[in-house]
Amino acid sequence: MDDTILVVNCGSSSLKLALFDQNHKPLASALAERLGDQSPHARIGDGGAPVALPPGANHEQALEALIRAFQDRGLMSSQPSAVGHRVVHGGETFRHSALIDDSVRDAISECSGLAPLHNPVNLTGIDATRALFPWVPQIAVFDTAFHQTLPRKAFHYAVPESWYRDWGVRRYGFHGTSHKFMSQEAPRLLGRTPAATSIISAHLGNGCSITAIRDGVSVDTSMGLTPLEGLVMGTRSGDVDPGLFEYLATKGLTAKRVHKALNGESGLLGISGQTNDMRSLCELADHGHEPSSLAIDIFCFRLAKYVGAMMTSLKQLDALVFTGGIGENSARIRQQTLENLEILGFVVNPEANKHHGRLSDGHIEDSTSRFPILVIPTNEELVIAREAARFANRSGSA
Ligand SMILES: Nc1ncnc2c1ncn2[C@@H]1O[C@H](COP(=O)(O)OP(=O)(O)O)[C@@H](O)[C@H]1O
Ligand SMILES: CC(=O)OP(=O)(O)O
Ligand SMILES: [Mg+2]
Repeated sequence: MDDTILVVNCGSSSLKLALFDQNHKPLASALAERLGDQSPHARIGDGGAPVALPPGANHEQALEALIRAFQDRGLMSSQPSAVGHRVVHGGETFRHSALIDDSVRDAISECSGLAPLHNPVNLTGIDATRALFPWVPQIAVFDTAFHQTLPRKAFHYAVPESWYRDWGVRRYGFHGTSHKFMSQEAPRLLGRTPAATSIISAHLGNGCSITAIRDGVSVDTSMGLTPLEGLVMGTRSGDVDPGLFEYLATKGLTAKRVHKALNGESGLLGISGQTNDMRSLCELADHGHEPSSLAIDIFCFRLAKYVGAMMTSLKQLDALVFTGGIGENSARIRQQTLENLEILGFVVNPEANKHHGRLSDGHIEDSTSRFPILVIPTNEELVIAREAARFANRSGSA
C-alpha cells in the first residue's frame, strides 16, 4: 500500500481527483468533465495528457480510467492509504468528517433529499472507490460541517417551528472546506492565530457563497437549506422572493419547473442569456453586450450587499477574503464589488488588484483602506486530504 491520499470530488457531471503524499504534498490531479454526455473529456493535470473515455461514460468508468492512468504513469503504485470524499450535504447528522461504513453511507443517502443535485453523485464516487479499494479507509468530508457552529439566530428561518423540528428546514451552509481553508490561510498571511481572527470569506466559483468567520468559526453564511440561497451564481439565482412560486403557478409553471429554472437557468446565464462563465461574460460586456454588463452589475451589487450584511455578525474585521475561480482571477469583479463598499471603508489598490495580490502576499487593499483585503487561492482538496489522513491515522491504517 502507498502512503498516498486520494481525494475524490464528484460533481453533477464532473469528477475531480487529487493525489497527495503523506506530507500532504500534491502528487497528481485529474479531471473528467461532461460525464454521461456523448463526448466526455478527461485529462491528467492542468491542461495535461488526455485520458480516453467511452461515449456516455459515467462517474464509475471515469474513476477507474483516471486511477488506472495514475497507476500507468507510476504516480500511484498500488492502493492509496486513505480516500477522502467531498460530500456536499451532511444535514445535522455530521458535525465533523466521518469514516465511511454502511451506516454512514446510509446516513449520507438520507441527506440526499436536501441536496438532490449533489449527494447522489457524491455517493456514486464513494461506492465506486469502496469497490475498487475495499480495505482502504474512506472518509467523508462535508461541505456543511464547518457551518455547524452557526448560532440559532443565523441558521433558523422565520417559518413555522415544526418545519425545522419535523423536517430539518434550516440554513446549513456549503463550501465549508473552502471557507475553513480561508479561516486558516488568512491568519497565516496576517501573522495572527486563527482562533483570534475574524474574516469574511467570499467563495466565488460556479457556486458562490460568503461566510462570516468570527474567532475561527462560521457564524453566518449566505447559502441555506440547499446551495441555492444567497449570492448570484453561474446558473443559480441566489435570493428570490418565495412568492414567485405562487405567482408563476398562475402562469402555468409547476414548483418543480421553477426550482429547475432557479438552479440551472438563472444567475449569470439567465440574466445574460449567453453564458454562466464569468470570463466569457466579461469579454461579452467588453464588446458592448448590455445583458452581460447587467449580469456583472447584479453579481457585484448582491455580493457587496452581503459583505455589509456579514459585517453585522462580527465584532472586528481582520480581512475580507476573495477566493474561488472568480474571486482569485477576476480583478474586474473584485474592483467593482469593492467600489460598492467604499462607504464601509474598503479601498482597493488597483495595481495590487491587477496582480491578484500575488506580488503583495495576497493583499490588494490601498493604504487608506480601513480593512485588509486578501486574494487567497482555495484548496478544498488539501483540506479533504488532511482530514482523510487524520482519520486513517486514527484507524491505524496509514
Ligand atoms: N480570469 C478570469 N476572469 C473571470 N472569471 C474567471 C477567470 N478565471 C476563472 N474564472 C471563472 O471562475 C468560474 C469557475 O470557478 P471554479 O472555482 O473553477 O468553479 P467550480 O465551482 O466549478 O470549482 C467560472 O465562472 C470562470 O469563468
Ligand atoms: C455547494 C455548491 O454550490 O457546490 P459547487 O460550487 O461545487 O456547485
Ligand atoms: Mg472549485
